Amino acid sequence: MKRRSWSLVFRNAAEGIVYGFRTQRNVRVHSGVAVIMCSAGFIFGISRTDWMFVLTAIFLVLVTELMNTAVEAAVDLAHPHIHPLAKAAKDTAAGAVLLAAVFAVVIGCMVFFKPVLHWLGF
Ligand SMILES: Nc1ncnc2c1ncn2[C@@H]1O[C@H](COP(=O)(O)OP(=O)(O)OP(=O)(O)O)[C@@H](O)[C@H]1O
Repeated sequence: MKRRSWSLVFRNAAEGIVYGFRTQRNVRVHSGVAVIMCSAGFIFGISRTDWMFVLTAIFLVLVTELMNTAVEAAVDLAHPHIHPLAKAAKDTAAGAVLLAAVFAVVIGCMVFFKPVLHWLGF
C-alpha cells in the first residue's frame, strides 16, 4: 500500500473525529460537558494539577467514545446480523466508555465540589 502523506493522515483522522461528532449523540453530549468542565475550570481558577486530571478525564471519555464508534461501524460492516461475538465486541467497547465516564464524574466531583460549595456560600 502506498505511504500516505502527513497531511492526508491528519485529514483522515480529522474526518474520523467529525464523523463521530456528526453521527453519535453521545459524542456531542460529552463534548458539551467537556466545554462546561473547561469553563468551570477557568471560572474557579483550578490548579495546574487539577487541570491535568480534568483534561485527562475529558480526553479519556472522548477517545473511548470514538473507539466505541469505530468498533460499532466495524462490527456492523463485518457482521450485520445478530451474533454473540458482535454483542461482546459492542458491549465491551460500551463498557470502556462507561468506565471513562465514571472516572470523569469522580474527577469532576473531586475538583469542583469545594469551589462550588464556596461559590454557593457554604
Ligand atoms: N450484531 C449484533 N449482535 C448481537 N447483539 C448486538 C448486535 N448489534 C448490537 N447488539 C446489541 O445492541 C447493543 C446496542 O448496539 P447498537 O449498535 O445499537 O449501538 P448503539 O445503541 O447505536 O450505541 P450508541 O448509542 O453508543 O451509538 C449492543 O451493545 C449489543 O448489546
